[in-house]
Amino acid sequence: MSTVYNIHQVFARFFKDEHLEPYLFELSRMLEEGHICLDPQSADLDGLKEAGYDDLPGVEAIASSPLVSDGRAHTPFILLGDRLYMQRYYYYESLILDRIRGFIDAEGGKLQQRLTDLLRLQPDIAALFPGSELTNGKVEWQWMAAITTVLHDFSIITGGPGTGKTTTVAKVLSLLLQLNHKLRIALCAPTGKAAARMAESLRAAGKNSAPFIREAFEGLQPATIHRLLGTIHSSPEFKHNRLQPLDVDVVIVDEASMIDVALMAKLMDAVGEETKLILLGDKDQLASVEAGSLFGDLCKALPTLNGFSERFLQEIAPLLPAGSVLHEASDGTDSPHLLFEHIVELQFSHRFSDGKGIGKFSKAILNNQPELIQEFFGNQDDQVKIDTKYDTAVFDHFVRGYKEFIEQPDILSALQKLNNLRVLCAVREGAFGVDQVNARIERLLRQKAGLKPFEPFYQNRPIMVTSNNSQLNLFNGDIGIIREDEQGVMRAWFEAADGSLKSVLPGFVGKVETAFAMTIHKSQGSEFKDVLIMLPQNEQATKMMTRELLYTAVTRARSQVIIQGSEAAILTAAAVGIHRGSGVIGRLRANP
Ligand SMILES: Nc1ncnc2c1ncn2[C@@H]1O[C@H](COP(=O)(O)OP(=O)(O)OP(=O)(O)O)[C@@H](O)[C@H]1O
Repeated sequence: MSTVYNIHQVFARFFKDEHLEPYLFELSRMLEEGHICLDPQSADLDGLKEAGYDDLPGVEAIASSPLVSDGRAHTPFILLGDRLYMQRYYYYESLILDRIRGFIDAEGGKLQQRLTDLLRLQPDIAALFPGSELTNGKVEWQWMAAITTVLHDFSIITGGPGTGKTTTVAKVLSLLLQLNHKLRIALCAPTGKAAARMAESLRAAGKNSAPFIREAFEGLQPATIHRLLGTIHSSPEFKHNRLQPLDVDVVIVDEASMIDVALMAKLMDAVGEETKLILLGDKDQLASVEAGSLFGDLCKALPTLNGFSERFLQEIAPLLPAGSVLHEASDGTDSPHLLFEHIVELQFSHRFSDGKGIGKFSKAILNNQPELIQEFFGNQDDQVKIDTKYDTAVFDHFVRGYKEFIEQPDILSALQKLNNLRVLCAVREGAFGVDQVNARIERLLRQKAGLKPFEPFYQNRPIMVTSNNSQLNLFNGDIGIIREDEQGVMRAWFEAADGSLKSVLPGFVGKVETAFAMTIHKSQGSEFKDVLIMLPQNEQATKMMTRELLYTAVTRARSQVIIQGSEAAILTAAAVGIHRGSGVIGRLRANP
């Protein structure tokens, strides 16, 4: 039996309930894989046998254990229908669902007033969404997303890369600012980079707005979720919570698919009753590294996205610019589902074409369309290149692109150039894992760009922070470079959220990794002009590839993506979707 199995066994045995023990073993294993609960009926019998649990007691053994309740008693485990939870995860999931219900229940009494307010802004809405745009069928969902988000206290806007999530939020904020010039806005994301990127796009979007809107956008202070909530030294809790909610009018959360269930619960707990919460993300991307796939689950919970009731459509019709109509929103579906009319999916990418390149390839992966994916194997596409031979010349040519940042004397420009390209690895170990690929790049750049990687913090080492350090305002996922300052002291340099440069002595940064190559998981929330994706060659590792992993990697690129990997690995990945056990979908359906 492996050590990993032992950890789960130690956990399972701790509770001294021999009937429950195999289920606790399985639950612990599932949590490690990112599920937040276990369906006892689908326990992995082979895995249990391997761990020495030959006889699995009937599932009734779970309900009859004094360690288990239905959530009304304070027990370490909760059995809800056919899902077994550790109490902590049941609590997080329940808190999230309660908070969403709280937001949506409270909206009811405010809708009429908000509609009246919006009617006053009809000319502004028309200016934000010129009628011609509304009639071409491409902006309709952006308009719907903006209007529903202004009307509601809880909203989700989902969409693939370049579908206009940030553009839409800029319009939402413009409208909210017209209604309240003193609107207090909190802008956050799981990583500092993602938060800064959104603030940057918002500032750009606000450039041609009225001065008070432009000023509000310029004054935005993006933060990681941890920083926004206020970390407490050596504690998993935050300064802001239900008793001390965030003192703002609207909280915008970008890259919400990266948020695990625990952090999402703490975030929602800290958003007060008078505050609006807007979650943005791509429901098709990889789920959080930690447990749960909450954002995806909330989007999947609604049987059909972008459905609106006839009543709602009639209410908002006067807000449409004269002469324009909504094409697709008017199928008039109605549903008692809690999230109905609260999630809008933006469907048209303004960055990628559906008919070629990254747009077509990423959609073919998402929809698992082997015949469309195979069209790219001929390498006729300008944006997507597939190198099944792992050609060293292709790798070397891509890596030589890093010379640009190494040779750039200005540190801020060097940081920006570094973010033009990135090698992304599907796995950590092996010849195509991130550690060995980073070492290979270092060797190559030693020859080609004079890199001297002989000590931990060498000149021009790109680093990625892998822990949070709120005192230094450095967070997991932040990318920096090591360079000497004018006094010859080696420092780690980062681009601050406001676009300025900040530096720290490397020893203070905390845990870091070399970032010429990074894992696809760690690349979430970032974008690069060019991306080289390295898929593992061995069969075992290939089996770990999933649709979400490949889709996330491909959509990190703005201009070009090269994949070094076999056709089989690409097709296998597209065929396998991730499923993470959670009760979100079932609980929302059972209790609309
Ligand atoms: N309705 C529109 N008409 C024209 N251009 C648009 C429209 N909506 C968005 N764009 C443009 O498309 C690009 C991507 O938009 P935006 O950044 O808002 O998308 P996003 O969904 O937030 O992207 P990401 O996934 O990268 O965060 C921007 O250049 C933006 O100006």
